[in-house]
Amino acid sequence: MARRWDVMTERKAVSELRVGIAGLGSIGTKIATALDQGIEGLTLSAIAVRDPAKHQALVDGLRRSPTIVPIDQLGDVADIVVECAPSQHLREIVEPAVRRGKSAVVVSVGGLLDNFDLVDLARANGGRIIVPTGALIGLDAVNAAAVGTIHSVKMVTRKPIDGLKGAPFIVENNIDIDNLREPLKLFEGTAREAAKGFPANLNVAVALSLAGVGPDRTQVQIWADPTVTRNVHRIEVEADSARFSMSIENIPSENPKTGLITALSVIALLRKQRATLCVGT
Ligand SMILES: NC(=O)C1=CN([C@@H]2O[C@H](COP(=O)(O)OP(=O)(O)OC[C@H]3O[C@@H](n4cnc5c(N)ncnc54)[C@H](O)[C@@H]3O)[C@@H](O)[C@H]2O)C=CC1
Ligand SMILES: O=C([O-])CC(=O)C(=O)O
Repeated sequence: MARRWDVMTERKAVSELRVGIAGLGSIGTKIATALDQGIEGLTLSAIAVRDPAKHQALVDGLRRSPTIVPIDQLGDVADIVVECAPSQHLREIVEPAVRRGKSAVVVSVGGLLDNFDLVDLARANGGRIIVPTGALIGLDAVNAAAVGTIHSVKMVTRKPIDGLKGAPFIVENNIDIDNLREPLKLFEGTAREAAKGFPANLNVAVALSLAGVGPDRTQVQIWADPTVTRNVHRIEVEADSARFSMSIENIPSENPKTGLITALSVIALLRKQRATLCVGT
């Protein structure tokens, strides 16, 4: 008969969830490190990177080396695939995973709007698409309010100039933000429009919309603000159960468009997958 310790070890090995990460940039690197340091019930099994040589030092520093696989094969070797690459790769990463009934954690949330059939594909195959709160705040409350009736959702984003440079809306409209001395309102519209004009800057607006009243009813303002050093997002929700407003001031990561808290949000989400005590919606 197996000793108690053997049984426990065996059970742990059987139930461990394998995690694959697509993209080792500012978000993916931190998630890989956290998984390697230990998250209850989860193992980093695979990564997909554009340039393996660039990430060799990181991989060598991990206690357990993950397999390096092509981006569209993560779903073959992982139970949970974490997408943290540029949004144009979202489909290549998520489709094969959910087709195999796996879970995909998506941070390039804006990219989901043009690929929403992936949700149907996941449903048909027993897969899941999971959107973390990411760089935002309060999606637990928005989820709860959406069980009742939400009347309106508004969001105002203020970012330093470096957090907005290169956004298609700015380039296409030939807006000079480099020489701003005071805040400039760049955009006012729906979350769907914001995601098109600012695909690498406004994932949070889309996450908010999916938690609440959808991308066409979520109102967004975007300001380029030379007076701030953080990515600031404020949301206001009016619902039949509550009225709330919240704001978050994100410290930019090494990628100025991305708040440091984004990776931590994904790590917190991964911790919940097998945690015995889960707090928050
Ligand atoms: N949901 C949220 O709250 C937030 C989402 N984001 C989004 O998360 C995504 C990742 O952001 P960051 O990590 O800051 O970006 P990053 O630019 O630092 O990292 C992206 C990584 O993907 C890699 N990559 C590119 N093509 C690849 C390929 N074909 N195969 C494998 N890897 C590839 C790049 O080499 C890079 O290392 C972006 O789409 C960003 O807009 C960013 C901030 C907040
Ligand atoms: O990090 C942030 O503050 C938000 C962000 O870039 C995004 O939504 O893509």
